[in-house]
Amino acid sequence: MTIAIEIRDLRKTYPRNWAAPPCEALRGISLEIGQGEAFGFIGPNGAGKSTTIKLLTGAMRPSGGSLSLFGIEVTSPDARRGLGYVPENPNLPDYLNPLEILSMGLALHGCRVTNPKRHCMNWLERFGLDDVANKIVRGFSKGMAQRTALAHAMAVKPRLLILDEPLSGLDPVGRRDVTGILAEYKREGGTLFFTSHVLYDVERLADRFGLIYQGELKTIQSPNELVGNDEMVTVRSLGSAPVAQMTQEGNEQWHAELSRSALWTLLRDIENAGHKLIEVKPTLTLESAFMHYLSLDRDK
Ligand SMILES: Nc1ncnc2c1ncn2[C@@H]1O[C@H](COP(=O)(O)OP(=O)(O)OP(=O)(O)O)[C@@H](O)[C@H]1O
Repeated sequence: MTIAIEIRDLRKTYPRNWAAPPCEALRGISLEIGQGEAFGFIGPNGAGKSTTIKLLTGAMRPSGGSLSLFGIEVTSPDARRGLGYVPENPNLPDYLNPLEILSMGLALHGCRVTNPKRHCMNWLERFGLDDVANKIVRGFSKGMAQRTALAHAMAVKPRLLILDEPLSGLDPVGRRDVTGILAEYKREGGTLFFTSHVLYDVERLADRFGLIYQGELKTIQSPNELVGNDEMVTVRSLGSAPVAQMTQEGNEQWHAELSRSALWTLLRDIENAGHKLIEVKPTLTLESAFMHYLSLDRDK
């Protein structure tokens, strides 16, 4: 198997003011991610997720350890060839429009396509940006900027996608659309590394999740291993009549999160209301998986 990302004993220390000790953001992380794998890097605020991504993309130098992409040290520009990267708050050149931004990406990555304008427009359409393709991005909402940055990353036909909180700032429809595009990218053999606070939308995207806490990689688990520990379930149904405990998601779509013990009552209410049941599945939340893991860790 080709190794897409290799991280060895990665350390990063940020200096603080003279009175405070330096901040140890990463305390020796080691990790290997294979080509074609989707890896979710999850953890609470300040755990070290963004720091890891900045080091992986060569935006910052580590204090210790090593990182390589497809066998090449990230310090070499060759390592970043074919890398699609979207930071948490993309800083787009706000005097350009989305079409220009995507075209510039193609040129910078040396990405050859038969009809560059058509190619870029296709990606803008997929991200719901075709109407604003020629509008400068100054004044775009956070969600629109995020979608532009994602379209830019996808348009260069990346062999590796590194995304910092890819769904933050998106509305529910945007999250669903982007999750679908990323799932397709993965199905077609792309390699994906993303961070997230919230697993709800991305739980099915990752083959493995790494839990990072206070700069240490605490565990790596598959979604099934994480879900197996969860006591909450998510229910979705389709219907017109309201059902107690359920909230409306879209046109006639309903959704509830509840404990397993309350599930049967809700299923009866759904049946009585004449709804069609779409889905019942364990709810995977970062909090529950994370708290469960930490409680096991403390008991060792
Ligand atoms: N430029 C910096 N200077 C000093 N300390 C920093 C800097 N960037 C991050 N840190 C510190 O490093 C630690 C890890 O931060 P990082 O942003 O990597 O966490 P994160 O997991 O991405 O958090 P979030 O989910 O809030 O984005 C935190 O304690 C943070 O305060």
